[in-house]
Amino acid sequence: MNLQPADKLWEAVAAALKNELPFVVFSPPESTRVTGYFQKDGKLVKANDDHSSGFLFAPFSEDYPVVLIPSDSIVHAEIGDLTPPESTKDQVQDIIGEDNTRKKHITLLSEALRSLKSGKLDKVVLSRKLLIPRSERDIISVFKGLLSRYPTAFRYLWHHPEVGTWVGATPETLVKIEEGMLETMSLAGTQPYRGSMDVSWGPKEKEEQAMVTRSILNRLYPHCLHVQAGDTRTVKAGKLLHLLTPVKAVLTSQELPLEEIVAALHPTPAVCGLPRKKAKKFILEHEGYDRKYYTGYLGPLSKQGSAELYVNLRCMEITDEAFSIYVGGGITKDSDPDAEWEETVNKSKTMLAVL
Ligand SMILES: C=C(O[C@@H]1C=C(C(=O)O)C=C[C@H]1O)C(=O)O
Repeated sequence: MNLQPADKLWEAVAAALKNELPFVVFSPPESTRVTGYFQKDGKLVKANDDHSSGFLFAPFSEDYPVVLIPSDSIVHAEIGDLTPPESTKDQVQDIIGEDNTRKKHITLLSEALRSLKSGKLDKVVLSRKLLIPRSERDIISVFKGLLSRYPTAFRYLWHHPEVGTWVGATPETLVKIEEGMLETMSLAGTQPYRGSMDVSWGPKEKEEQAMVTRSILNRLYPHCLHVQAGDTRTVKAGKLLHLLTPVKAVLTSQELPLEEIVAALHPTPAVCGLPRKKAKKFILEHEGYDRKYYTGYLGPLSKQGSAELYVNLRCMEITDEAFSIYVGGGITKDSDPDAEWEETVNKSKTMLAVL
């Protein structure tokens, strides 16, 4: 691997943004390296358009294309230590607490609780979008903020002139496949990090996360052998804690198309709900806004059939006018709407911290 100086990478990103060319730069969890894939033209390449390698970017629902950024030119750079940029978080506190947004979300949660209590749904993940007026903060420094603040997340900056610009620092793996081996995770349950990882979890969080684990295992059985869930543990993502159960399996065939595995898993009950179809219908009919690529998935694919895909969470879309931060949480019949609202406020701080 030919490592370039970090400045070369940032120059390439600035040039691609200026020339309206598609690109993605990303850094896997715990890595101090950033890889950039730069497309030579501005075409919209859809997944399966003759490309078996590149970077996949897929939406939550089917209304948007699954885009592939081919790796026409690749830049790897060592980033090393980055000083977190100053945060202007306090200035946007008012926007988060805005009363009608809160009311609207609480009404949505109460509606969902009726369906959950009547037994029509077991779990549904409901989300919302915060619009923050675009500040002077430029896109590259937003991404640098994510790199330095969230070293354990998969951090990315993605741009396609026909689709948009997204950044994120996601803690959640959708699926990793290498040489016939598969890894995924069940990640759910949230509480703020208050200085200790030694915390207790209530029955609502434990059951909500166990539902996700059971569903993932059931969805893998038809395609895999030796499906195994590891021990459930508490993990830290920014200023939040989650429950995580690692899952491993062996694919029944190395020839198994990636689309089949992805279709089995996406959208997981960590971002959609259970039963899947009913929860998705509830989301599309009631959420009242468009998730676009939030809770979709993204990541690099290689010609050798390996893939490293993450769920698009703790992310935002950047337009000329605004930063749109997307946040959500899992609701079960035992949810308390006020606590669920607070959870989305806490989740929004991951992105607010870099603005
Ligand atoms: C939906 C989000 O996060 C997901 C929902 C969680 C929950 O309900 O506790 C926890 C982690 C993620 O799987 C989000 O960050 O927007």
